[in-house]
Parts: sequence; structure tokens; C-alpha cells
Amino acid sequence: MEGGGVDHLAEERQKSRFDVDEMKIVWAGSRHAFEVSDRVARLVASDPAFRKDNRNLLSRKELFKNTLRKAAYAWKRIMELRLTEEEAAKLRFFIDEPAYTDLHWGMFVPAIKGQGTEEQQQKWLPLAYKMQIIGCYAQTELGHGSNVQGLETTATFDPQTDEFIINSPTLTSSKWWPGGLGKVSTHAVAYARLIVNGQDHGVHGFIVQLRSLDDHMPLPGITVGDIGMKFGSGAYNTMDNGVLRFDHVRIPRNQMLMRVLQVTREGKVVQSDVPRQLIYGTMVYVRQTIVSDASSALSRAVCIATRYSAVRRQFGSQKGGPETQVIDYKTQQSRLFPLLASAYAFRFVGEWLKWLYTDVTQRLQANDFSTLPEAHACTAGLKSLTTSATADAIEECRKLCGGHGYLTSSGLPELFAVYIPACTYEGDNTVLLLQVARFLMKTVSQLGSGKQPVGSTAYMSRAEHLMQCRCSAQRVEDWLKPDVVLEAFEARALRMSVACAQNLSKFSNPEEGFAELSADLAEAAIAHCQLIVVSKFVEKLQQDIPGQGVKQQLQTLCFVYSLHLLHKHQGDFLSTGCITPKQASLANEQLRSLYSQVRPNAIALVDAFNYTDHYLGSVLGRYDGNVYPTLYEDAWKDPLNDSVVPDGYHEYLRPVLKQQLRNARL
Ligand SMILES: CCCCCCCC/C=C\CCCCCCCCCCCC(=O)SCCNC(=O)CCNC(=O)[C@H](O)C(C)(C)COP(=O)(O)OP(=O)(O)OC[C@H]1O[C@@H](n2cnc3c(N)ncnc32)[C@H](O)[C@@H]1OP(=O)(O)O
Ligand SMILES: Cc1cc2nc3c(=O)[nH]c(=O)nc-3n(C[C@H](O)[C@H](O)[C@H](O)COP(=O)(O)OP(=O)(O)OC[C@H]3O[C@@H](n4cnc5c(N)ncnc54)[C@H](O)[C@@H]3O)c2cc1C
Repeated sequence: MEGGGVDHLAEERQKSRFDVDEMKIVWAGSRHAFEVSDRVARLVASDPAFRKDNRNLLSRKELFKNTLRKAAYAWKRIMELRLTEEEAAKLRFFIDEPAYTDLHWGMFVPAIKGQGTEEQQQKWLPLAYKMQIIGCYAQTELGHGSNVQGLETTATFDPQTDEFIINSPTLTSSKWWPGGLGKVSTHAVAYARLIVNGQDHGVHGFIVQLRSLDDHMPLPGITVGDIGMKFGSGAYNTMDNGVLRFDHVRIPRNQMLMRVLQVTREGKVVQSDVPRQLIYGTMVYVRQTIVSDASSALSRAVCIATRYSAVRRQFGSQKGGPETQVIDYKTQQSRLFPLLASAYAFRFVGEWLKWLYTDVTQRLQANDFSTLPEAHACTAGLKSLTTSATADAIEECRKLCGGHGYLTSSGLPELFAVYIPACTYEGDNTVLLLQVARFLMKTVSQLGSGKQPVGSTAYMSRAEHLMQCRCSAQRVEDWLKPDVVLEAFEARALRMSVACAQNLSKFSNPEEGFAELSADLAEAAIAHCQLIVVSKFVEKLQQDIPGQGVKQQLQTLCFVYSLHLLHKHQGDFLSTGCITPKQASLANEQLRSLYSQVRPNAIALVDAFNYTDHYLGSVLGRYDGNVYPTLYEDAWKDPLNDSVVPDGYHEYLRPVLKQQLRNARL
């Protein structure tokens, strides 16, 4: 994307055998999406106000103030340039700095939209849209995060005053973690147990004002602050994750979000025909966005590691010629290319999940709740699968860059530190896999009952065949047949689920059985989610994809993704009898040959992400590959090099040296 200067990767770019510009459009999702993304990326990169190369050097206070400045400036630009919602979302993406605005737009607004009545939406959304109030999502407490039904904050209805009294009865009921809460939010959607006439009606959302709109001071009864520094310097410390306690704070009755359940003036609790799981709807929305974000974080790390692997040379000089580019080592390819393929795979499954979410939202509006369990299982499972894979991949990319990957200027340490909480927030990844497993066990238990599995479990309707089929691959080329690959993944996923269901049936208490078998259940859930990713990649290839060689590259990546999973999890495939050891070895042979096909296209495949050097934030991942001079120059910019003799020399170094000198003379 960058222009000018010597292009050290030019030769690599000439090797590619496909139309990179068309691939950029496939990656972006459409020509329109590409144009928006490209324009906004350049806007951010060219504006010094969005500089980010000094983040690691700032103290927490400076860092946070700097984030406030950037967020305010971004909002001003959104207004001045009259950016659309799509453009504004891209602006946030390329600014590349976690901020309170993520929670305001990403959770507070969606919570009101999804759980508020029409009237409540009309009252609160205009204020939120104009940022006249700033909100956060205050669910997690010191004592409970995963177990939402275990939250302790109470909202007790007072019929005398027509108010709820929000209270934190214990230390462990303190809200703990919500982003944007610590120092910024004026309001929260706070989750609390609804108590009416002494009866507990479970957890619901309430809009609570936290701070004065005049002087930003906490309102009476509110104790609020930041929970402290998090992993890494810079990184997620731009966010004010907060702690909050309520001391009998009164709010009007109409500030309970009442789409799912209403409390009347008389204190009557009325359940609407909307399922209570809709209270969890904001989490479904965010989990879906997290899957797309995974492909962004992964592609960024892979772009850095791929470009650097083409620049870096070690060993293998022939007759004084250049040494071998490390990207030509088969071990480097077998570690790197599956990650490149995963970035594309997650992109396409993210697109599909967005479609699924839009579809379920439209159905919910028409009071059709039938696809909610499927949406929950898919968003929970794919969020878990893609974030775990991406977190591991960023660390692998760091190692792929050798020693220089450990430098902050490689961009990888900060990316890792910012990214890894995605495995925990919005649902711990193991807890979410167990949700998928419950869904699978339910589906398996209904097989043969006449109820046909649909959506992501539709393959289970062919249970009879999949339980006994034998893989037909006899030659290396057979592993390039989508049907052969898909059937192997379907059979493996089904057989693992059925094995769990059979083992579960041996327990008289199903909950006890579920707990005992939970590690196997989580593995069955992973197999199911991997099948979804593979099948959505295969479906993508059935579309009309223009551009010379583009579809062929995607086919290669699809098989790299699938066959590397098959190789990595061959224990599953073999133990369930889905493939034979000979077939596993043929698949691995095919995989090796695919790596050779990816090799000449690798640089162009990462160029297709269309990332600016500003967004990448990496000396190793520079578009022009001019790594060494930049690394060298950057080192001298470190504050430690401001003086030749370090501060502290006279107090702490010189006396030691002099002491040694004296000892030596003795
Ligand atoms: C103009 C300017 C524009 C500017 C644009 C700016 C653009 C910015 C836009 C977007 C940015 C987005 C960025 C977002 C950034 C986000 C940063 C991350 C912040 C992180 C936030 C958080 O972490 S919030 C807290 C999240 N917490 C959790 O995830 C908790 C995890 N636990 C749970 O989800 C659940 O409690 C559980 C799933 C574990 C349930 O357990 P349990 O078995 O106890 O459940 P229940 O008894 O309550 O219910 C069981 C029943 O319900 C089904 N179910 C559970 N969950 C759901 C669900 N979500 N949906 C539907 N159904 C659900 C479950 O399957 C059971 O069903 P049965 O049929 O009974 O089996
Ligand atoms: C950076 C960050 C930002 C966040 N932002 C917000 C926010 O804006 N708003 C908000 O409300 N919350 C937020 N959170 C909180 C987050 O949603 C929770 O931390 C998350 O849901 C995990 O819950 P927990 O901390 O209770 O983990 P725990 O459930 O205590 O997990 C601890 C361990 O126990 C295991 N475990 C737990 N239950 C089970 C089980 N049933 N079976 C098997 N294993 C289990 C887990 O796998 C994990 O290994 C944020 C967290 C982070 C790290």
C-alpha cells in the first residue's frame, strides 16, 4: 500500500501469480468496502494526531490522557467529515487503540437497542448517539464473571416511590472489569438481580447514571475507579477497566430494560413472549464482531512475519552468493503458511457469522426465536476457536521473526498484549466451548426423533452414513477434493459428539456426567467449530470470484487450512476411524506440496490485506522491506540513548567499578 523508496520486496512481488488488486476486494468483502477501508486507512496514517509509535514510552496517566485526546479528535473528525457509520467504524479500527468508545458503541448502545422497549430506545439512544451521555456494560463482578446467574448486585423494587434500589451487598458484588467504567462513563447498563416483593426474578439490565453531567463527579451512593494496570506496557492500558459499588442508589422504574420482562407501577412482574435469553443478546452481537476482529489481528501478525521471513537470510550461501531467505525453509513454511490460511479462513467465517447474526436479528424482530440457540452456539464456539488460534498465532509469529520479533518495534509484543484478553472477555473460551457442547448433546439426543438438525448441525442428519463411512482418498490428489475433506471433518465431528453422548448416557445424573466428561466435550465442540470454518471456506469457493488466479490461490489456502488441521488433530481422525494412517500420510504429503504453491505468492497474499505501515506499526513488516536501517535508526531513538553515559552512572555504576578497582589492587 505504501509508495516511494526502494522496494526490497519487489522481486518477491513479481513472483506472484494472481491479481492482488482483486484479492484486496475479496479480503475487504466488496469493492465498496475496499474503497472505504483504503480511504480511511490513508486518512488515519497521514494525520499526526493519530501517531502511535510512542505509546510504550508513556506513563499510564499520559497514555490514558492521550487516548482521551485521540477519541475526542476522532469524534470531531467524524462530525466534520460527516462520516457514515461504516466509515466511523473503520476509523476506530485504523486508529488501533482500545478506548471507552468501543464499549459505548459496541455494548452500551446495542444493550439498549436489544433489551430496551421502543419508548426506552427513543429516550436513551439519541443521547448516546450524540455522545451527550457515555455508557459502559457493567455485568462482571469481583466474584462472578462466567456465571452470570451468580451475580450478586440487587435491584429491589420500591413500590412507594416507583423506583429500583441498586445495591452492592458484598465486596464480591462490586462490578469489576467493565471497560470505560473506571474514569469515563457517565452511565452504565448495570446487571443486577431483580427483586420484587421479596422474590428474586434473576439478572436483568438497568440504566444507571454514575457521574454528574456537569462536573463528572460520581453521584451519591456511587463508588467508582480504575482497577489498575494490565498485562504489558501500552497495550490494553489505554482502557479504563473499572470497579463500581452501589450504596442503595435509587433509579426510576422505567430505567430497567423491559423488553424481556416488565415491572408495572403496582409491582407486578409481567413476562413478555420474548425468551429470557435475549438478556444475553449483547454478548451474542459482540462475539460475532470478535470473530471478524480475529482475522484482522491474525492477518496483521502474519503480514509482519511473512514480509520479514522474505527479508531475513540465514545460512546456505552457495559460492559466496546470498544466504537462504528464511521463508524458504520448509519448517518456516509449515509454521507460517497455515497461519496465513487461517487468516483467510477466519475472514470468510466472520462474513458468514455476520450474515447469521443479521438473519437472527431480523427473525427476532418478527418474534421468531427459533434460530437463537444456533446463533448462540455458533457465535460462542467460533469466538472461542478463532481467538484461541489467533492468540497462539501472534506468539508463533513473534518466534518466526527470531530475536527481532521480541523488540517492541516489531509490533508483535504490543499486538499480543492487546489481543490475548480476547480469549477471556466476552466469555472465557472453555466456558463457551461447553455451551457449544451442550447444544451438540441436545442435537445428538434428538437424532432419530424425526426432528431434523438444521443450520450448522445439518450434517448430523446424515448420521447413519457418517458414522460408518470410510474415507475414499487413495492418492495424494484425492485430498484436493472438497467432498473428501468435508466428509472427513463431518465424520470426525459427529463421531466425537456421539462418543460423548454415549459416555454421558452411562451417568445417572446428567450434570455429573457433563462435568466428568467436560474435557472430551470441549474437544468435540472444537471439532464441530473447525468443521464450520472449513465448510464456510469451501462455500466461499463456490462463489463467482473474479480476477486472474484469485480463486486458485483461495483454493490452495482452503486446503492448507483444512489439511494442516487434519495433520494437527490426526489423533482424532484416526481414533474415530475417519481416516487410516496411510490416508493421514497422503494428506501430509499433499500439504507439503501446497506449501510450495503458496511460497511464490506469500508476499502478495499478505499485501492483499492492504495494511498501511502506520496500521502495522512494525519495522519488520514494512511494505518496502527496508528492515535493517530502520531497526538501527530506531534503536538510537530510545530515551536510554539520549545520553551516552546513563543517568545513575555516578550514583550506582561508578562506585561499583571503583570498588572493584580497589579490590583488584589489594
Ligand atoms: C457514528 C459513530 C460510530 C462509531 C462506531 C464505532 C464502532 C465501534 C463498534 C463496535 C466495536 C465493538 C468492539 C467491541 C469491543 C469489545 C471489547 C470487549 C469487551 C468485553 C466485554 C465483556 O467481557 S462483557 C461480559 C461478558 N461476559 C460473559 O461473556 C459471561 C459468560 N457467561 C455467559 O455468557 C453465560 O452466563 C453462560 C453462557 C455461561 C450461561 O451459563 P448458564 O448455563 O448458567 O446459563 P443460564 O442458566 O443463564 O441459561 C442457559 C440457557 O440459555 C442459553 N444461553 C446462554 N447464553 C445465551 C446467549 N448468549 N444467547 C442465547 N442463549 C443463551 C443456554 O444455551 C441455555 O439454553 P438451554 O436451552 O436451556 O440449554
Ligand atoms: C480486558 C477485559 C475486558 C473486560 N471488559 C468487560 C466489560 O466491559 N464488561 C464486563 O461486564 N466484563 C468485562 N470483562 C470481564 C470478562 O467478561 C470476564 O472476565 C470473563 O467473562 C471471564 O469470567 P471470569 O473472569 O469470571 O473467569 P472465571 O469463570 O473465573 O474463569 C477462571 C477459570 O475457570 C474456568 N471455568 C469457569 N467456569 C467453568 C466451568 N463451568 N467449567 C469449566 N471451567 C470453568 C475457566 O475456563 C478459567 O480457566 C472484561 C475482562 C477483561 C480481561
